[in-house]
Amino acid sequence: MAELLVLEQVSAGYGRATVLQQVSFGLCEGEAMALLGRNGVGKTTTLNTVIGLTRQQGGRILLGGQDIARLSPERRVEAGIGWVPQERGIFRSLTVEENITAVARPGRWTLEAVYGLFPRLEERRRNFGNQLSGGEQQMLAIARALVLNPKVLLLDEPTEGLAPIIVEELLAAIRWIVREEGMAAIVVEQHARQILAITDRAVILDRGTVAYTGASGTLAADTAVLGRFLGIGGED
Ligand SMILES: Nc1ncnc2c1ncn2[C@@H]1O[C@H](COP(=O)(O)OP(=O)(O)OP(=O)(O)O)[C@@H](O)[C@H]1O
Repeated sequence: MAELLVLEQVSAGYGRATVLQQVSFGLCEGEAMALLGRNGVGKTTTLNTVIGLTRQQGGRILLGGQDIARLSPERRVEAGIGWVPQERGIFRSLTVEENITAVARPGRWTLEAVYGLFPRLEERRRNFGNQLSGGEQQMLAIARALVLNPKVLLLDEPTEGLAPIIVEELLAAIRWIVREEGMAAIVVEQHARQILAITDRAVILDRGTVAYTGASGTLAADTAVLGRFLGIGGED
């Protein structure tokens, strides 16, 4: 399958500080990748670098073969990168439906399709962004990224801080998006085992560098690597 997004020896950080050092990985069309690692190793910085919110200090980022280093974040979204930031980035003074229709572009993911994925959003369609629970806000943030009909979806800790039942609901939706709909995606997630079960490949970062790349199924069975880089044991 064709490589959709490629990071080649990417170094990046904030101001003079370098966080990522020569990070390389590739994502094919229809492929879902888990981006894992302990706190502070650079997972968010990696997604922020792909969308263009850090200072890229070296290397190349190719989307469909084109180097996107000089594009603004807005242009990268136009070029096909759907980004769901950790802080969700929804408009709090717009209704659910307005939040979605304000950014929608033609394609498979329509208002109806995201309501099909998240029926709760349809129930809440006239509520304002600031009236939603954390889980509903996260659903809305994902819906907004989907209706842009991106080529690749970047999800930054979509289940962070949410109740277990909502975590299950969101992971089921992500599973549907990547498995049934074949959306290429990079998912940063603390629930390592659950995300490994629904992704094809995994990359583990350690102190700003790629420490491990492999099939998600292989990593899920590798308790030594899981313990060493993620601090989780066999039962986690
Ligand atoms: N805006 C910023 N300015 C300066 N340094 C930052 C900024 N954001 C993050 N960092 C630093 O970059 C490093 C990597 O942070 P990052 O948020 O990418 O890690 P992470 O793996 O996503 O961790 P977490 O799971 O805690 O979100 C940390 O040392 C952090 O302090």
